[in-house]
Amino acid sequence: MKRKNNKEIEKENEKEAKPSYQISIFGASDSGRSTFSIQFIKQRFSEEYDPGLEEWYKKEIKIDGTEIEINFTDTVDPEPYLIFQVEYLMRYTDGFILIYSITDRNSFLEIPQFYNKFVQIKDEDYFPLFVVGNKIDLENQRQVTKEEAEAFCNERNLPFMELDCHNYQQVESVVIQLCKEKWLRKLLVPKKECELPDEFTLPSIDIQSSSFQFDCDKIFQDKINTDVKFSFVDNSNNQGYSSFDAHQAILASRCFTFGKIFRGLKENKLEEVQQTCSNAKLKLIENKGEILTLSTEYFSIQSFYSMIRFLYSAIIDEEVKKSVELSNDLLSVAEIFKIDSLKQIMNKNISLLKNQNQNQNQILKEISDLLSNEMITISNRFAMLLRKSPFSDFRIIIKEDENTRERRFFAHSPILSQRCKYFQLVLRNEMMEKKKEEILLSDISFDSFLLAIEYIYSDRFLPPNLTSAKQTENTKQIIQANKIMLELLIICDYFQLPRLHQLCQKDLMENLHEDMLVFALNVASQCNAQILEEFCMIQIGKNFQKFKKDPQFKNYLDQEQKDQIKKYQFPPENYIKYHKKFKVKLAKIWTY
Ligand SMILES: Nc1nc2c(ncn2[C@@H]2O[C@H](COP(=O)(O)OP(=O)(O)OP(=O)(O)O)[C@@H](O)[C@H]2O)c(=O)[nH]1
Repeated sequence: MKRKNNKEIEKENEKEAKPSYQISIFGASDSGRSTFSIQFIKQRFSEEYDPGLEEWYKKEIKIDGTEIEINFTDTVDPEPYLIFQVEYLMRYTDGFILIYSITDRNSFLEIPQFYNKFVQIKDEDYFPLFVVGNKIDLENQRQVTKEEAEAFCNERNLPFMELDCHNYQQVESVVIQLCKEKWLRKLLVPKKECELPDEFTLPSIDIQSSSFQFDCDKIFQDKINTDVKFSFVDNSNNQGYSSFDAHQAILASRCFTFGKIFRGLKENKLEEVQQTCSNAKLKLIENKGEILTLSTEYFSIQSFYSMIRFLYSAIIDEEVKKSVELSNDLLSVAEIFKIDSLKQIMNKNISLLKNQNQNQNQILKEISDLLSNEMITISNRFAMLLRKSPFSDFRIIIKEDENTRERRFFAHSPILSQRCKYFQLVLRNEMMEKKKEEILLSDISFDSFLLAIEYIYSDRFLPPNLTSAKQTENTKQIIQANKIMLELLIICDYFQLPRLHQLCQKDLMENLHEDMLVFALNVASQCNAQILEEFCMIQIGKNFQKFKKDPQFKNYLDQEQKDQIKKYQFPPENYIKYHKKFKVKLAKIWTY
């Protein structure tokens, strides 16, 4: 009979969906291999001697209600050919039976030799193998104890049974156990081409570093829409006055003295203003139109400039850092304007430069901490400008929809145009030319816009805190927060706020509810949020079977997106198909 190779056998299986197993029996001569095979195949005990190198038997049996074809090979062992034969058989054998006779000690001693040869040859970690101790009906001739055979098998984790080949049930039970083991093994270890690949790694975002301090300094340096001028007598060349410009809103928010002067002028409290100016060694020169001019002969332009720069951005000029004289000048300006943080920093800088303190590193650290704290103060003060500011130069009006009332923010063109590209363009084109005092933004969520404008002003990003909502599984609250963040993402894209765009994607990736994945994917794809888009696709892909039936999936996404998601399907489609095929087979064979 022509032997089928493994592939042919598998092909047949697939066609007929009838599993087929190849079992080979090995053992010493006279141990009962042929008798076992014949008993199993023909269900009878054969006393006849059946010569030959090997015999091929075929039989169909029912295991748990399913027909299985068993191909049985009984080997004969002319020693020189054994290795060749074993190697050959191993390639297409699903399970091995190793048989010895309990009445023949030598046949038992051959079992470890067979086993070791298998171990040498096999290229898999595991192969099903069953050890059988035959002829227990000849108990009075026993040469091998059950205990020593069991010890051998237990040590190697091999199934073992003593039997009598007269007993068909016992013979069949060995074959069935071997089949079951092999079958389960097949399911657990898919073929190489169907091995489960690594899961897709969720993307992460590197948030670009903040430019807030740089932006604050730039607002001062660029001097856009300034409304206060400081003039100084230029002693160096006697050519009259030098001057620089600044913004009342920022200075009033950062320094009490300036606030008192600017507010006093707005409220026409001239006496109070004169008094405050004289305390601060300033002279009110002009308050015409939109520009207020203050002058001083008391301070050097450099020290005064350094103080104003510090108020904008917590930056200390390099020249001041290196000079005791300039630090002393700046210290006296800071004293007059009662700017405590600057006073402390200058005192520390002077002691550093004079080498008065041994612990230089400690002082440097203290200065750096004071400067960091000052940035937090600037951030807080700028955020407050939005709420109430007599020096704002226009208003932003938000109207969510027809049914909601308008909400207003006090806005400041120098801050907005430095911090946000959209406002830079709009303010340059519309505000400057048409002198508008309001910008109306309709169809925009107030909560989302609030997050955006606070970020623009203060660099703060305070998304809804979902810690307790997640703990209590408050889906409604999570989804509501997700919606706010998705609208913010749209705002970031539209208003060109790249860093906030990143922060927003990061927050969404940490907090997105499963029910929002499809919607979020759609939003992400429309507002250039590639990382969030990939994140959503991977998450949907992980649960693809569920999502593909979801109406949101069907309606919100276009074919291109659906195809894209399929690429992220996990486990991948070919793997699922492979396993489905085996599941069908399994269902036919066993009902667990
Ligand atoms: N009492 C008893 N005799 C058995 C049993 N199994 C096999 N025999 C006998 O043992 C002898 C050897 O059995 P075989 O099946 O021919 O052994 P084999 O391993 O194929 O050995 P070779 O024929 O030499 O290849 C035969 O006389 C069988 O009838 C058994 O369970 N009980």
